[in-house]
Amino acid sequence: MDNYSLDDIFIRDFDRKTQEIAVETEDLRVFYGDNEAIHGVSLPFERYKITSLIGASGSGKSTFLRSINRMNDNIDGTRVTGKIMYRDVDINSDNVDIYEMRKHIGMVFQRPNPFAKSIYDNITFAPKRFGEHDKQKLDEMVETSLKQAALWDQVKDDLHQSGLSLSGGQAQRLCIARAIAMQPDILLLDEPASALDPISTSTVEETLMTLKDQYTIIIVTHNMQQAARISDYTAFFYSGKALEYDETRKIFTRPKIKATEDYVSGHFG
Ligand SMILES: Nc1ncnc2c1ncn2[C@@H]1O[C@H](COP(=O)(O)OP(=O)(O)OP(=O)(O)O)[C@@H](O)[C@H]1O
Repeated sequence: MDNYSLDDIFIRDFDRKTQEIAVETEDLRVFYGDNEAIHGVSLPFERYKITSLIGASGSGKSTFLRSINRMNDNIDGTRVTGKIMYRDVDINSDNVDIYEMRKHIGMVFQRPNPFAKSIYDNITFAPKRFGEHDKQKLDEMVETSLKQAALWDQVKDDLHQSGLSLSGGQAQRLCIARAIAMQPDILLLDEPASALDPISTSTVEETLMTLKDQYTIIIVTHNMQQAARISDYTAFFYSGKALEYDETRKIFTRPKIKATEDYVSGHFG
């Protein structure tokens, strides 16, 4: 099973003539010291669609996801080669302003991590750091992003309560609201519902389905039902490679590679 070469990747079979691509990786490789964890992954991410990254533990999903907005730069000894094309710019190059780039490509982590600040301040934190101090604009930003994250109705009467006082599902939607306050193009989510109960999971999923009207979403998930429910495209990761990529319904009904079929049907991983 380890013998797949890059030529085995079925991306080349994929008809992308009509696609508008929001971000795309080309031969992306990630090294932790001497260990190559991602082996030349080339994947397109279509605008206003949800793409799931699935695969067994250790297959490289999170490493790949974190590379897209260069979160791996924060880890000592990590090296990333290859291209990440965003609006005709390779954002993996040295001259890119990483903080500016992350305004366009935001991230939500596995565990809800609101700041120990009010709901209002959680959302306005980054916009203020980027120089927005107009109270009316900040108020509008808070309302819009909380509405988009489907949290507004529950918190609008007390925006000054602590972000830490929210339930897990609410806190994760606050983190989504915080990520979209900067109006990014692309939202990266690393197992955003894995720490949540089924009801909170379903509200987060509904939120993501609504958000794709305005954002391109890339999500790592271990939950096959979740990938099948919410995503338009799915990439199956195996040993640091994107072994198969296609429309989600094809990955789940007619995968081209046996390893994909085994994984989605629960035979390994
Ligand atoms: N900070 C790190 N330092 C060194 N090696 C790492 C680091 N993070 C991940 N790795 C290694 O990179 C490989 C891919 O790990 P990664 O966490 O990306 O996989 P994953 O598919 O997201 O797994 P999981 O589903 O368990 O989160 C693994 O071999 C892992 O041990």
